[in-house]
Amino acid sequence: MSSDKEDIEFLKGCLKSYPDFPNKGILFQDIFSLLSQPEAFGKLKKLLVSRAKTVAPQIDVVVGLDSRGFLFGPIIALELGIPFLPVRKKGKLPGKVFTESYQLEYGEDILEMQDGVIKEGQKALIVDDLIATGGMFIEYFWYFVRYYICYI
Ligand SMILES: O=P(O)(O)OC[C@H]1O[C@H](OP(=O)(O)OP(=O)(O)O)[C@H](O)[C@@H]1O
Ligand SMILES: Nc1ncnc2[nH]cnc12
Repeated sequence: MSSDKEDIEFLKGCLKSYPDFPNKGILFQDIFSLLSQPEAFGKLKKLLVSRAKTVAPQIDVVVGLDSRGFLFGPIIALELGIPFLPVRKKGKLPGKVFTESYQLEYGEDILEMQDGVIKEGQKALIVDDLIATGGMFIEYFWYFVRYYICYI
């Protein structure tokens, strides 16, 4: 059986990079090249779930960021037996929502989360596929600190 370190190296090798996509100067890391290989996806799932389990006692919900966070967040939430909650791009969620604008590597956007889906004091594991500038993650980190005081 392979070690976690070996699996991580294997997974890195499955990621395909595309220079200058979608804009000049961006090195685009295509996670779908990894998901298209069942052996790689299986190893990734095992690693993500085992890491999430190490913090499981501290978290109440898994929050996934639109859209690639939706590929991994629900898998983790299901394995931990806790709710999965989406943060979506503007205009996609029904009902009352909280709104937060953010910068990313090649643009800016607005994210929303439904009001009341997280209770004050609950702790969230925030899941996405990758951090580039950190813009997406940082906005939501502060969002949680401000409104819910629930970060790990
Ligand atoms: O660290 P950052 O600079 O914030 O960049 C990373 C974010 O950008 C990508 O999402 P994108 O908004 O391109 O949308 P997608 O997941 O729908 O492709 C990626 O999935 C991360 O969420
Ligand atoms: N370099 C990058 N590769 C893939 N997705 C991204 N989203 C933002 N920056 C990215």
